[in-house]
Amino acid sequence: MTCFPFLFGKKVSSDVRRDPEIDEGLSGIRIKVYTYKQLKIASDNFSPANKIGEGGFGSVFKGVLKDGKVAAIKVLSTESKQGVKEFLTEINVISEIQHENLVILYGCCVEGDHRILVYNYLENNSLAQTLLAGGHSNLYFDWQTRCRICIGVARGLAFLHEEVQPHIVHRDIKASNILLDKDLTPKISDFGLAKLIPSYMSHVSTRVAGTIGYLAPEYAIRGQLTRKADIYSFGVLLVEIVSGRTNTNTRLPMGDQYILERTWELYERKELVQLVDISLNGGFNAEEACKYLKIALLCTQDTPKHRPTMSSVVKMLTAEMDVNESKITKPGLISDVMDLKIREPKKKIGLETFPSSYNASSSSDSQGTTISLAASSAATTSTFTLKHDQSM
Ligand SMILES: Nc1ncnc2c1ncn2[C@@H]1O[C@H](COP(=O)(O)OP(=O)(O)OP(=O)(O)O)[C@@H](O)[C@H]1O
Repeated sequence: MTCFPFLFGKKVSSDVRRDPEIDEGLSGIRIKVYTYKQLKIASDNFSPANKIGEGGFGSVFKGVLKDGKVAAIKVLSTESKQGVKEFLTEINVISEIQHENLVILYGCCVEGDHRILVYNYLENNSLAQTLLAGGHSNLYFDWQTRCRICIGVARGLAFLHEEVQPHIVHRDIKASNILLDKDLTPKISDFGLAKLIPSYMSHVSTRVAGTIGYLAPEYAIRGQLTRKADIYSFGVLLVEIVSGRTNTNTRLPMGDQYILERTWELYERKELVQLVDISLNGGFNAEEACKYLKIALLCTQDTPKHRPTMSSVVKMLTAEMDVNESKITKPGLISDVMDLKIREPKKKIGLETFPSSYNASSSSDSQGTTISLAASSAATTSTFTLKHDQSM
């Protein structure tokens, strides 16, 4: 007898183990649900040859789906199948968020312990692997392209912050999360992803030393996560795009290692133009480049409420709004905190040892936030662990 097993209207293969919790969750899912077998076929058994990346959330494989679409298959590294409902609820939310500057989620797979997200594949990798790869890419980013990328990312983030209801704080804006399609249109990836990870698993995103350099001080130290933390990270990214270098480079002389410190120093000396990528060979609009760097300084102000909203940032980048220079003061520098770590390499630093402006107050703990900063001798080897309340 031929058997056609159906799961709440969705056809699934007969070798799928049924799980009532998963079945219930899938009943309300509004995007395509792939079977593990389908994704295994698409990625040629998750072959190393198809592996295109590894992130804090798991491994990413390139694959060709049955309908011919090329996909990026992100296998989440969560071992637990607890929280299936929350997982699927979030997926429903993410799947409905669509914008030209956001990566599209095609579907997911929730089977046994497998949690997999299927995205559209972006041909030109991430900004981290191209513009900031130190010459290891054939792509050339002229000034106009950089402006387009900055504006695109700003629009995508403004959409998440101000148009999606309830608004979404990305939490991890950085060059490796800005993917580029064949025309170099930027697409923000990983939005909403932090919420998919069970709260007991902290997302330690430290493979790249530079990651720490994107963190707003109030988020890094007190776990205060608001849209303003994303805006800080965007500011750092903006400097990276204009300068063509990563935010942290411990191989450079001390004063040059942290790009934001350098930006502030050059701003004070009225020499911001020095920061612009020399590989542009002068092919850029100096006034516009300096304006972009000033916007970056506004975005990275130490006091979150002094940072502009993303819609204002879009307007400033597109010259619909002037940059109010009188509002630019010294940016919040995480490197100030890291200097402390360097001085005390072996000791675990208690929050009370941070500079007074970063002191942890009891209210930060009321958000269910745990911060543990383990020190090492240099930024490249520092471990930085954040455990935040997932409900924000
Ligand atoms: N949709 C996609 N299209 C093409 N490549 C992708 C796609 N999604 C991810 N990648 C590749 O996989 C890599 C790993 O992605 P992932 O988002 O898991 O980690 P990450 O952003 O590099 O780091 P982290 O997890 O610390 O944020 C990316 O840098 C990119 O090269």
